Amino acid sequence: MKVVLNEEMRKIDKTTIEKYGIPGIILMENAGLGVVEEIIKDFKRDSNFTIICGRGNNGGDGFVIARHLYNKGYNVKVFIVGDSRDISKDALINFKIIQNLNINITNILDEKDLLKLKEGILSSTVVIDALFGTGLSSEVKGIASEVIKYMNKYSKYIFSVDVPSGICGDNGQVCSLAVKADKTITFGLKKCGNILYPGAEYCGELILKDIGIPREVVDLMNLKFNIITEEIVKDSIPIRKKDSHKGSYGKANVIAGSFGMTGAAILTCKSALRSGLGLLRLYIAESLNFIIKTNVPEAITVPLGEIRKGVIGINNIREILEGTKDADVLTIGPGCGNTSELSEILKRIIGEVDKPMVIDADGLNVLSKNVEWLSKKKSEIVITPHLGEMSRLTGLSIEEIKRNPIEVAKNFAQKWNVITVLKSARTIIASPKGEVFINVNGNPGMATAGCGDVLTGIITGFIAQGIEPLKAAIISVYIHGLTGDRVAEKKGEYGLVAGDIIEKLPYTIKDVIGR
Ligand SMILES: NC(=O)C1=CN([C@@H]2O[C@H](COP(=O)(O)OP(=O)(O)OC[C@H]3O[C@@H](n4cnc5c(N)ncnc54)[C@H](OP(=O)(O)O)[C@@H]3O)[C@@H](O)[C@H]2O)[C@H](O)CC1
Ligand SMILES: [K+]
Repeated sequence: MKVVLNEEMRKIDKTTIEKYGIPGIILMENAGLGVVEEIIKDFKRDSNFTIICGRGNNGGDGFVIARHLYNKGYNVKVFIVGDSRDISKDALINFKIIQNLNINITNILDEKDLLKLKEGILSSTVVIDALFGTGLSSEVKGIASEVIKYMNKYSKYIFSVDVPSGICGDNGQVCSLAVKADKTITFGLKKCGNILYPGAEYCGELILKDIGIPREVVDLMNLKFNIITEEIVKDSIPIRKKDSHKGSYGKANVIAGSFGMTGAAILTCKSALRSGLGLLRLYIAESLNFIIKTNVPEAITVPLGEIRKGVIGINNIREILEGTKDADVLTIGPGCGNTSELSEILKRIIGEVDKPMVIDADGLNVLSKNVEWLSKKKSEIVITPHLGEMSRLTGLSIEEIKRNPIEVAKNFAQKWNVITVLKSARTIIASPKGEVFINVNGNPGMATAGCGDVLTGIITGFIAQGIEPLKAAIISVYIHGLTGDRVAEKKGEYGLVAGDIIEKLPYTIKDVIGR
């Protein structure tokens, strides 16, 4: 499912109107009808509606909604915010129609008009937020700020039209303040701001309505941003052949764990094995070998000489490089420790290994001091930073990254030619070609130690089976989040631990693939 930026939606609008000849007023009518269709499902005839309209086309949708609710016998009050003399063209047509009908219209020009607005909202069952949509261009200014405050303070229930007013349609950020809707009806395509936090939270329940935009207009746009759906995932996982053997499902080499941090190695290995790969070899300091063997008997361990307790050094690089020759993927980082020894090993691996790689956790912390190494890479690399690791990799603050996660992930992926899995409440996968895949499952219960290691293991497991790294990342993020949601359904978000996801992983994979 494609998602769009404001500008892309405007272009789609323009093409639809100018190239395909569907007048904007028709799109507006369909948009308004789409909202009314949802309203009448939830609210009986004796409901009162306050419809708060801006002067743009979002407001125009509001005028259409007012007209149809009025015609259906609902009690309707319209408030137009700003000078009603400069309403946009299509909105003006609809404004004039409701003026001809016996609909109560009040102008909100300045503070003195706010009392009427408060009375209107307090006497209404539902408030319709048609103030701003994709046209919001900056921090909310003027009397609109007060209107939004009143909506949030006095409304019993809010429907937002297209985008909650005050939310930026491009990135879901709050432009100084925003309407907290119970339900948002968006049109044509979901906006990035509808699905990225905090916008996703402000939308409440999000419903997408078709307003008659021709399919080929969307196809022509060659949109690059996608929501990960089960269909995308199903199509990407190969069906296992009957006449197959362990060797058919790939070999993964993993460099993970160090003294006091064997848990990350165990979780990574377990989740990789649970993802269906054939064979997993863990390269680890020999003093930790026993712990791994007892916890992950299915993993083959390669005990290595240690520089100091639990830490392997560059003296092992020959054996590590040799071992990658028959491997299908090499993963490095979970629980390794942010050490100079890891740095020496990572530099050699990036510069010499020609197999797909996954770099996570301490591998990323080491890399963040030497990002230029990526320009020497010999293979496809998937990196899986959380916000803190991305901050270290890019030099941006976490706040800067959260303000525009898609751009940050996309820019890094294209600049360094790596598949970037930016983990957060909405995990974003960006490819070097500028494609973006946004995951919308998962829950706050997964913000717990080890969940990142589990995701790294799943990605490792799917790449090992021959799935190309970008697809493997997409599948893994989706399945990881879906499994986390299923665990949270049963155990709640507080009690969820990484091991629960590993345990439930096979069931999710079976449900998604069907076997
Ligand atoms: N295909 C579709 O999705 C369709 C969508 N429709 C609806 O149209 C809006 C987009 O309409 P647009 O006119 O481009 O813009 P908005 O109505 O969202 O907002 C413009 C008005 O908001 C004022 N504004 C903008 N920024 C600020 C701010 N920071 N503070 C205060 N006011 C602001 C702006 O005022 P100006 O003085 O800047 O002109 C405008 O008054 C989309 O979201 C859908 O709801 C179509 O109806 C159908 C097709
Ligand atoms: K709105």
